[in-house]
Amino acid sequence: MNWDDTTDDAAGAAERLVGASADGEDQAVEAALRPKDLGEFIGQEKVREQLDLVLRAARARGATADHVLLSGAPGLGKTTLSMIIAAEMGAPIRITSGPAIQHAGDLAAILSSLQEGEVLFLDEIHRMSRPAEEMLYMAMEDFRVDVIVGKGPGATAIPLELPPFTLVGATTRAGLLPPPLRDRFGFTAHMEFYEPAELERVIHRSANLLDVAIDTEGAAEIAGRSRGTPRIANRLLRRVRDYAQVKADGVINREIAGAALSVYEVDARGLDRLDRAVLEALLKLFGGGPVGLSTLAVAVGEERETVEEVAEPFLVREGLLARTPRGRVGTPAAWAHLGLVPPRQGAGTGQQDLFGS
Ligand SMILES: Nc1ncnc2c1ncn2[C@@H]1O[C@H](COP(=O)(O)OP(=O)(O)OP(=O)(O)O)[C@@H](O)[C@H]1O
Ligand SMILES: [Mg+2]
Repeated sequence: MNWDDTTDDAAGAAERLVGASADGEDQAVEAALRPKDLGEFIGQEKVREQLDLVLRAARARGATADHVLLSGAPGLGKTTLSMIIAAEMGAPIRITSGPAIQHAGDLAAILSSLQEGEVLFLDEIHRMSRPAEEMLYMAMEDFRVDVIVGKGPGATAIPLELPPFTLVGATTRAGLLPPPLRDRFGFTAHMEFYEPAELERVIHRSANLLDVAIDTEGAAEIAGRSRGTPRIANRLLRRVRDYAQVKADGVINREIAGAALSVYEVDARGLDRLDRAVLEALLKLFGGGPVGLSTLAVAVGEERETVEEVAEPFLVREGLLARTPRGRVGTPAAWAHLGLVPPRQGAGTGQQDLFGS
């Protein structure tokens, strides 16, 4: 991986071994690794329990399930859950995405061809066009759309009845959804990052499906580096499997997993080279900050956006870096993670103001 090629943040994020978005290889294997029903879906206890109730109740009434909004970071299982919802309801699923719907007419065509009870999965629902969004309001609430025929003064709206369907919307940015859209979902599931123990279960399950031998400690080692994200866990598992096949007898244990992931420069906490470069610059060159984002970006030879959007969110989430009004600051945990000793207090770094004694 060459970081010089990844100045575009989206591309950079997609190509990273610890990036949360799906790359080509992920897409190819994910279908095989997706849990098929709620019982197989690991973790997210609250969401599972609530969704189970919603679906059971709808089934008992012989009705179509209420519209469901799935919100959460990439790779946490939104697409997987949408397919599970359809499977649990015994309904077919139609898959599309916000960016694929350019015009309201595109949406009208999809809606009018739905069967009764069908699940319509609308991925990246926050990226839908305005007119399509407004058409969706009416479709969700009244199962009706107005199809506009003709142009100008002669244009007429022809109302079209739709069969009841379940809309499953997915978004990584729930905050960007207009309230009228959010309010039309009967149930919103907020997906959280996974605990290491849950990721271990994901890894054991995937290893089983991929016919890979792995022991408990090997799975724990990979889980700890997976950034709370099943997609990353599955991807790291595949890389470790390669290593185990080439360098060992194919069985993954703690030692093999650790060695493999250090070849790929994914450290014990799941930081990759870029993450560590940012932290190292912050601590070693700027004494832990505060330092401005642009200065930090120049110091690591990256674009501002790459540092801000690709590296920082995870560092902030891990409590290694703080964004303050005066700039970026390395936390005590960051010093500890890199095995460095923070400068003495009062050395002019301003850290004592932020972290107290
Ligand atoms: N709870 C889970 N149990 C087991 N595997 C899971 C779970 N959640 C996700 N996965 C696995 O992680 C991978 C990514 O999941 P999925 O595609 O559903 O994520 P997503 O939230 O839709 O991501 P994106 O925002 O990029 O669309 C899939 O291969 C899936 O098998
Ligand atoms: Mg998805």
